[in-house]
Amino acid sequence: MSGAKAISLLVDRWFAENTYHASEFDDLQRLVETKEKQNLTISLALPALNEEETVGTVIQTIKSKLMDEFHLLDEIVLIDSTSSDRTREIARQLGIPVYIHQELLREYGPRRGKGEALWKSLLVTRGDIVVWIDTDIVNIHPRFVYGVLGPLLVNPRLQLVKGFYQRPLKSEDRLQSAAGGRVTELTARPMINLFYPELSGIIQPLAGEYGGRRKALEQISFSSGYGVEIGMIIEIFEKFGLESIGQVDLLERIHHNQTLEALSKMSFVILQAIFRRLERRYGRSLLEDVNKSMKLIHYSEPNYFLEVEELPELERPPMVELPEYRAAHHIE
Ligand SMILES: O=c1ccn([C@@H]2O[C@H](COP(=O)(O)OP(=O)(O)O)[C@@H](O)[C@H]2O)c(=O)[nH]1
Ligand SMILES: O=C(O)[C@@H](COP(=O)(O)O)O[C@H]1O[C@H](CO)[C@@H](O)[C@H](O)[C@H]1O
Repeated sequence: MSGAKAISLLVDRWFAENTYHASEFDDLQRLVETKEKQNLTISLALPALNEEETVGTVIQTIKSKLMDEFHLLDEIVLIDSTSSDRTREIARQLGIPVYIHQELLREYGPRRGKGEALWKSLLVTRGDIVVWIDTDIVNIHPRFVYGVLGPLLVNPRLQLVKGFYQRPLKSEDRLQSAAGGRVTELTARPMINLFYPELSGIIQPLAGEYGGRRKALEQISFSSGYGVEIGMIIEIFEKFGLESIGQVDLLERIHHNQTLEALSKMSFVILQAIFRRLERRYGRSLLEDVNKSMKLIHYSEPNYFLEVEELPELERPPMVELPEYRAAHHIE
């Protein structure tokens, strides 16, 4: 059998055995009992940058069901990226601890980006399992959290569980079904199929709704921007194997769609995050001398004009290597 055929069969088997559905875990009392039997604690960290429109409903929906009514979550924290709107105020009013990631671990230098928020959320949370969900979800429902937790609670082999869903795209005021996930389909999945075909069964590699075991998450490096998701699945795969990754159907997710230009920039940094991991695999530099700025092309009738933006995708070391983290988490 050819190598490609063997990988294809491996992926088919992985897909059949490691794909779950949120409805398998909607008996919340049973899920709490499964958690308690294993003596596990669970943290939910919410990354946010200017999400005043949605963050309140996200917190209320999840907190009332999964913390107040059922004791599934031990803590919920908001990790803010220096929002300039009312995001932090709303979270505080709802009784959620709020951190600004640029103010944490200042000695390492503040950076921008979602990956920074997730990396630093490991420092300030305590749970054995850490779950992240985006705070721009418009159709929020507790399944976005319990769906991700379910497989981790029933299957000790899993280190990381990614959500997946149908993704409509909103244009003007119309929802176009299954047209969303533009970076996923045009950058992430083609690159995965090229370089990491073992991961090609992951339906939404960039999904912002996922969770993992702290013991695994603290051992991997984190890309600082939107490369964080792709970098994480590659590193978990390389460190713990394909069998350590699961995925769960969360039905449909509607979020605020960014502009094509913003997604072009997202693709640019995601590609860097992938090349960074390929550098390690092949043991040679691929990124050192290449251009990490992007020419953005604008049109203002009747003229085109160019703007340049520096977009290097930086990386942080595994959290467990930081003395501050080891001290805060009592690691010898
Ligand atoms: O520097 C950043 C950029 C984004 N986000 C959050 O990351 C999630 C996903 O990002 P975004 O909404 O920009 O991407 P989209 O979902 O629109 O593609 C959202 O909860 C953002 O508030 C963040 O915490 N810090
Ligand atoms: O997958 C994608 O192409 C982008 C953009 O999605 P859309 O084309 O706006 O549906 O969404 C990814 O990035 C977002 C920001 O981190 C996440 O919120 C999405 O879950 C992720 O899929």
